[in-house]
Amino acid sequence: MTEPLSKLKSFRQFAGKVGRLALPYFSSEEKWKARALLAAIVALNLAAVYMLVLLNEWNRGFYDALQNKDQPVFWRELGRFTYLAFAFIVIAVYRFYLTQLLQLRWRNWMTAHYLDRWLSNKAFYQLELARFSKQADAPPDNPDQRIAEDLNLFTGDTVGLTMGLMNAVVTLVSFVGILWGLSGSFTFDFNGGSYVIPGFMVWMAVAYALAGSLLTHYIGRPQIALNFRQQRYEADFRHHLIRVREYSESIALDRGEPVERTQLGGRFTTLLGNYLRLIKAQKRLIWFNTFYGQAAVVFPFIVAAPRFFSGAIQLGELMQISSAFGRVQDSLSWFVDNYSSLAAWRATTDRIISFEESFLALQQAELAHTQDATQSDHLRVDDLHIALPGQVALLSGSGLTLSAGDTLLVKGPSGSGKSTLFRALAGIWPWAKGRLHLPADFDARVMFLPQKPYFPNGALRTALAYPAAPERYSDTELQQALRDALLPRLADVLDTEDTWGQKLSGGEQQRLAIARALLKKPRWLFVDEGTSALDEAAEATLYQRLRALVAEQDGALISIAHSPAVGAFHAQQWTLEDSAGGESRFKLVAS
Ligand SMILES: Nc1ncnc2c1ncn2[C@@H]1O[C@H](COP(=O)(O)OP(=O)(O)OP(=O)(O)O)[C@@H](O)[C@H]1O
Repeated sequence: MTEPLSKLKSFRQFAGKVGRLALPYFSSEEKWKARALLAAIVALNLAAVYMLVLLNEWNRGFYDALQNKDQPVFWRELGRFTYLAFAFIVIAVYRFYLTQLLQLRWRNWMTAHYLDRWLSNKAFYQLELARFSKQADAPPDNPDQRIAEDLNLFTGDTVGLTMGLMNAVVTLVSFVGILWGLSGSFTFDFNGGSYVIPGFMVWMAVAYALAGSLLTHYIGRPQIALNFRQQRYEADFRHHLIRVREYSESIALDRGEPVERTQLGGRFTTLLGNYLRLIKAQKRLIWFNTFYGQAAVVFPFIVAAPRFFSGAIQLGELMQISSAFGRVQDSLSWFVDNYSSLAAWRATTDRIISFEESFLALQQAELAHTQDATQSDHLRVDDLHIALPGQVALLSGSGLTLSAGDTLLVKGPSGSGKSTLFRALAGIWPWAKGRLHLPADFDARVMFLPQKPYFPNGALRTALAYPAAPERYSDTELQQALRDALLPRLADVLDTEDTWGQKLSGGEQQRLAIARALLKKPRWLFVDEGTSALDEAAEATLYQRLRALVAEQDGALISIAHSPAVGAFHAQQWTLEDSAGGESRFKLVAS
């Protein structure tokens, strides 16, 4: 394909994607409010242009009055200016206000939409998994930045730029006629013939703006890529700072400050280096833009001067020509004036598009999933194949069954995929194939206790009840669960707000997670080294309680643990063994 054609095609593809990003809001459940606001903004923008036309006409009367030293007309025109200016001010204020209101509502809608998508179907988790896999089609970095910053920029800039473009077009249409009428024609002799160019000033404005736009694009093009990278470097730097905060204790214990300092310094230097390149690119464009803007002030006078000095036009008309020329040239130069904003908008839009596409590319596990109440009440997995991102076969197995009353231990060397097996059974691991039968009440009555549980910041009762609302449980229930999990001290501080995930010790956090299980009474309980930070006595007491809990609920317990003490609480055992050159690294066998 020839270059212009392929450029046109990629432009059309990009425009199609922008449409798919921008249009849904205007056909959403909020569409009437959105369209009404948009219509009001369009009307105000048109009114603003109309005011400019009136002001342009005013120029003529006013300057002619000055030239003719006609005082009554001078004062009358000043009076007219007052009400024109007042109307202009009212329009400007409401145009600003309603535009902001539309941006705010649009951002609100888009943020809600993206939060829904990010937090559904485990997308937020899978995007991270695949990103760390460093595959070529890895999802975009920093989803937090996409949602918090890019959506704000996209909605703001799309409204701003679209209205700017519309204004430019309407101004152009309004003033081109005026300028055409005022410009007279230009006659010149060439090759023995005499030629006349009608609407000469209009053509001059077109030529001036066209030359400006081409040069701007040529000078400003590097800004698109630089803007894109700048946003990424900023987000990476911020993300690293947050990680230092999150892991402050481990870093302090490792005496890792110098490394962190060097890494942060390195990231910031990269960020600054790119920023400097961006500033230099902008500087080059500003050189040109400022020159272009200044030249535009005198350009119409130079072109119209011969007619003024020959007496063909008066000062009023000259001023009107210059003002109309300014408007036409201004609107034709919309591209020149907005190049940097367009470059930033393009970078933002590309990032949101790649974020959007990453949702579509998310893989669903091919773990054929049956859940039928009429079938017997057990979990069973057959022909299971679990891979790592990048399609490395990790483990395979068949026949793992968990029925009511079972207590099953999964053992195996570190890295053999025990946690990944739990992830696959939980339905969050995308690279799993096979047949999985689940009990009918699995989703409602399952609970996973990880080695490092998550607790939201805030009141202890919220952290304990998570993800359920704390109001669901009485104080007595909450306190009993804490005491049963060997955390009697915390039973008195249910309303204390804190960062529990950081403040509590590793063992206390595991006990708090066990308290959560005792509170919620799951039937199917998965424990992934959930007592690894506890002393033997506490581990034994709590395992007894967990076993009693699932027995009471007529359920089953399945654990991953390295310690033989924990093994004693389980009747069955499956092991992940090295498959010694089989198609996957490990195989799951009953032992
Ligand atoms: N997101 C990921 N991308 C690539 N590899 C991964 C990812 N998550 C886990 N792995 C790899 O999968 C393998 C199995 O990990 P898993 O956590 O399941 O092991 P495990 O048997 O539970 O180990 P341990 O006993 O040490 O907790 C490891 O080699 C790990 O590096």
